[in-house]
Amino acid sequence: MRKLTEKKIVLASHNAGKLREISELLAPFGIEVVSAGELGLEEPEETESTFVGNARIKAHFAAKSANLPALSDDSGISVDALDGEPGVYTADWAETPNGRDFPMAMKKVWDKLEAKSAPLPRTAAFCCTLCLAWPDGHDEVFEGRVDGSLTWPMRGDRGFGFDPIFVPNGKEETFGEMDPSEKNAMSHRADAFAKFRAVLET
Ligand SMILES: O=c1nc[nH]c2c1ncn2[C@H]1C[C@H](O)[C@@H](COP(=O)(O)OP(=O)(O)OP(=O)(O)O)O1
Ligand SMILES: [Mg+2]
Repeated sequence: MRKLTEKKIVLASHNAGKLREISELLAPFGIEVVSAGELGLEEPEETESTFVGNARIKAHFAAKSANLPALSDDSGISVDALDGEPGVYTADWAETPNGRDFPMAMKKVWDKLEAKSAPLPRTAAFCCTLCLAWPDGHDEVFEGRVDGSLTWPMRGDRGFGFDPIFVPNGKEETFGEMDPSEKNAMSHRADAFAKFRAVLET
């Protein structure tokens, strides 16, 4: 595994919630981070059908554009009774002509479960793939997940995306209700980050 020796990286994401969480996870390590948005980088099209594929697209695009190592995050929620949907397409399910509408997307997921009379608990997993890419084309990939179940109606406004309907196993609160530091200690992103830490340690 190639180690990260550079002290500055690009966060190859345009999602404010992810940027906040990843910056907090990186904070103890003394690495300067700059976001793709701050550098004025475009958003590449996510044309792959896997988290790994799209994470690679985003990280390599940013690393080459900024000439710095770049860390991307491709993530989503996979619902068991919907054969893993929306999965890689979680953000797409929220797209409208006027931008993203996650309450609408969450309702669509719940309505599909109701239409199927899916039994309780309605289990699901958040998945996260982190990709660290260098301008020379090398990359390292780290995958994480957190298992839980979906609840309705939505509860909490502290997170982002699908957080208001996801209750991780062993907890009562949704990710949307939890203290952000509690989510960031047990999430799919934290799980992937625990593996990513290996590139930071000498
Ligand atoms: O912790 C999470 N809590 C709630 N929802 C989440 C989380 N993690 C991913 N999600 C959902 C919403 C997000 O929009 C989509 C990922 O889509 P994804 O393409 O990877 O990210 P994105 O387009 O929002 O930002 P970007 O590609 O610039 O990193 O899955
Ligand atoms: Mg995206």
